[in-house]
Amino acid sequence: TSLATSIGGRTFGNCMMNAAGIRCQNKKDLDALVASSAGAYVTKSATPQKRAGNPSPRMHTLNKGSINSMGLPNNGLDYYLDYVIDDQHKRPKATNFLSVAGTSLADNLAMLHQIQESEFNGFVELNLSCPNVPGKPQVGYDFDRVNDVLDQVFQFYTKPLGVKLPPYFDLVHFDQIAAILNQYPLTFVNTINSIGNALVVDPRSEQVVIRPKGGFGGIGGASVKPTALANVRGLALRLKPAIAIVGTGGILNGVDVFEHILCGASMVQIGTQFGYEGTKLFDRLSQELKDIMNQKGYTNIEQFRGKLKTFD
Ligand SMILES: O=C(O)c1[nH]c(=O)[nH]c(=O)c1Cl
Repeated sequence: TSLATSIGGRTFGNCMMNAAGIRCQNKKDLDALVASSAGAYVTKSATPQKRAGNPSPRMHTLNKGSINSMGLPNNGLDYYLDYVIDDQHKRPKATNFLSVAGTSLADNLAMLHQIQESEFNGFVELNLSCPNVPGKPQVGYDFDRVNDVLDQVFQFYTKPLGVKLPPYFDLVHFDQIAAILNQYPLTFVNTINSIGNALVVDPRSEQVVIRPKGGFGGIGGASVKPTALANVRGLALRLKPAIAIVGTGGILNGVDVFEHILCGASMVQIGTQFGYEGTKLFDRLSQELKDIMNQKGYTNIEQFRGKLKTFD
């Protein structure tokens, strides 16, 4: 039973990896991912310079979930570019993901120029969906801006690139974003990011649970799976086959991985649950997914990827 997958002509031995932002901010975290059974890693979304992020408490654990308003704390692009290039020298056959999240178009273009000129040959994940930078809207909810960003990026960027999108909640929005994305030579689309600007209240203390933005933050974990599956499926049905889908959101167990793949995902990313369980999560999920595949008679994921049935 193989859990291998391929995206943009690159093969991954395992179709599971971390989601950007979780246990991937520093070398120690990334080394642990390299040593794990994950098929790849993605680095914490980078800004041009190191950022402290929002004041704490900025992340809170929920029953099988999380709310966060980290505010893009990261060590700056140079730190992550150095890490992935060093790793590339050590493991030239591996493909990994470098996430970038500029807080302006100029920052995104500057970072992508630097990456284009560098010897990095992995995948860039352009994060258009951080919900937690005060005063900054999520680019992914402004379709004209998405079009403008991609138009400018693909004037010069020739290496494999994907975008990380926020969840959409309207089928017409799936139509609209897919119509834009299909115009560009994207390698993948990663859906979903956290469900932005939710609010969690502690009835005992009668207070919100995180400090930034009066308690508003992005939700992850089990409760977002139906929205995540809808976005994976909605985009899989609309995007040209050359654009692979990375499915993120609500994965706690092997069955959740199976469902994401059934909806069309070629790779899945785990955030909240990976945060709680650490890298042994990938061993557990791999075993659980293999058990499901064996029960159903599948030997590889292509046999069921995107094959979700409807009633008609
Ligand atoms: O607050 C964050 O750092 C953050 N938090 C999220 O839930 N998604 C993101 O893309 C980012 Cl960049």
